[in-house]
Amino acid sequence: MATTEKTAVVDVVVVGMGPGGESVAGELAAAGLKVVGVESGLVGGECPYYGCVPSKMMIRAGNAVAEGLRIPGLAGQAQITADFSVVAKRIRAEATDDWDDAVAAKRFTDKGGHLIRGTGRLAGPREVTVSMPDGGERTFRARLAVVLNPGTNPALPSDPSLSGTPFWTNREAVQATEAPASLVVWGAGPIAVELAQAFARFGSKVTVVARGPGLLSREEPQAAKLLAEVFHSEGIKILNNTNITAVRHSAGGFRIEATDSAGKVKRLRAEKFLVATGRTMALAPLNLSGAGIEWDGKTAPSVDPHLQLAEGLYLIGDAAGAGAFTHMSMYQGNIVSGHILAKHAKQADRGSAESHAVPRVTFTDPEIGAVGLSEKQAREAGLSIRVGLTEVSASTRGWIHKSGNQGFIKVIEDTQTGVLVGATSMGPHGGEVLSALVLAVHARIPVATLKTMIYAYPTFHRAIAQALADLK
Ligand SMILES: Cc1cc2nc3c(=O)[nH]c(=O)nc-3n(C[C@H](O)[C@H](O)[C@H](O)COP(=O)(O)OP(=O)(O)OC[C@H]3O[C@@H](n4cnc5c(N)ncnc54)[C@H](O)[C@@H]3O)c2cc1C
Ligand SMILES: NC(=O)c1ccc[n+]([C@@H]2O[C@H](COP(=O)([O-])OP(=O)(O)OC[C@H]3O[C@@H](n4cnc5c(N)ncnc54)[C@H](O)[C@@H]3O)[C@@H](O)[C@H]2O)c1
Repeated sequence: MATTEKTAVVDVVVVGMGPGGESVAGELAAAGLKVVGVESGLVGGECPYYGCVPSKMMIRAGNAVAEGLRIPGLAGQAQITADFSVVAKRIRAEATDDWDDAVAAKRFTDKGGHLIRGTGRLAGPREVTVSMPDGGERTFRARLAVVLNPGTNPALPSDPSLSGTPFWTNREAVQATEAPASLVVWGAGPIAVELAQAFARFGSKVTVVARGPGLLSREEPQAAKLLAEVFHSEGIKILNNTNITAVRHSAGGFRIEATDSAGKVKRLRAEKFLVATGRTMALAPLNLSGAGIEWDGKTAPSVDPHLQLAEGLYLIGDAAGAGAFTHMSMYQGNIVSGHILAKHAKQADRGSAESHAVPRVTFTDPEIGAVGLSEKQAREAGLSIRVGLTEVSASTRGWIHKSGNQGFIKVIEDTQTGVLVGATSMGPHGGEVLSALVLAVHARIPVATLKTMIYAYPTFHRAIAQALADLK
């Protein structure tokens, strides 16, 4: 029977239990507030079940295969029989509990939180109505705050029609039990390149179809060019300036028509077809207008430095538009918890959201770590800049590393302030090397000070000193 009850009054309602929402809801419940967490899917959100964690398990496994193939020339001979079923099992057993969130749900309820399964929508700035799976509805009025953390869903191009075909998004790709013999990947963003390389390392014949002139359009052009070279060397085909114009599926698999900007048509066949053409913010079902918030239906609605859409109504995570990364969702969640506890429990505020040093790592091999502005963004922002670049392979550690040593470090200095405003670290462990650069950009450490630092020999991060010496 459908459950419909009169309005319940609580302290805080969190709608969407992604990484940030789960952490806000858990912290506030543990602090003794009466917190309702509303979740329509899995507690924890995209990252642990369909995103970061399973994809990085696939990448870790694929990288182990690639490292094994680098043994000749370094350490003798190796025979490798890559078997995707090992990582597929690991994703089920260790990462996702076979896509069951019982452990995550218990983690929240053990802190005293109340979990309501269903889809939430705003009935007012502090009122949330939940449509429950049994068809019933419940409404909660929050005395202190409502926190929205709805995340995103895969964006599917409407043309050509994909309907009736068993295409993959990231959600199906991470549930694969074997690597397909052949795979067409539509899109050239982080999801596309990470999964393309992971499957290729398990023997899939992969073709990446990029709408633009290359891979990873948001990264430095040097990163996109080098990754394309690595993909070519690993047998991954890339079709640039190309769109997909027809998709058919039959017992023989996918038949895909790809048309380049000159109108030349290529016919591709593939066992599987992964659509990775971006994300749409899951804001529509939230009925923002129910709380008097205007939304254009496309871009992230604006929030104040404490992530508030209106007094006591917060928006965090991918849908807040400051970077679609788990660390951003959690960073914002921490600011929101701090703000709520400062206002209502006399705790110290944790400051407001800063956006000048947002880091990101694309976990291809070589890894691409980046922070702050790219050279293009800095020039477009009208900054007067100097740029320094050094090749990882030319550093002592890169030379010692030999196979798999491709990469570079690029730094961008604002000459007015003498601090770095952006940097990229591509190479072996590029995401780890990035940490020093994130600190420099975040803390606005003068380049003159960075140049006096002692960089351990022979590390990959020592190449940062070379990049700084190259600033011109
Ligand atoms: C393949 C892939 C790989 C990725 N790899 C990385 C990575 O390596 N590093 C990284 O930092 N980021 C990565 N990301 C991005 C990362 O997954 C997201 O940034 C992260 O999940 C944070 O999203 P979020 O907090 O906005 O919410 P989400 O994780 O999207 O969770 C939102 C939750 O809200 C629920 N929900 C939505 N609307 C409602 C509603 N109205 N009522 C109730 N519940 C609702 C959803 O069911 C969902 O559980 C990856 C993403 C993908 C797809
Ligand atoms: N390692 C990481 O941190 C990581 C990994 C994966 C995803 N993510 C996050 O998830 C977000 C989404 O990733 P993504 O790869 O889907 O998005 P994206 O927006 O970065 O890339 C989308 C790609 O699809 C193409 N595209 C978009 N619309 C198209 C259309 N109509 N026709 C043809 N091509 C089209 C774009 O040109 C682009 O190459 C990322 O921006 C990132 O924030 C992070």
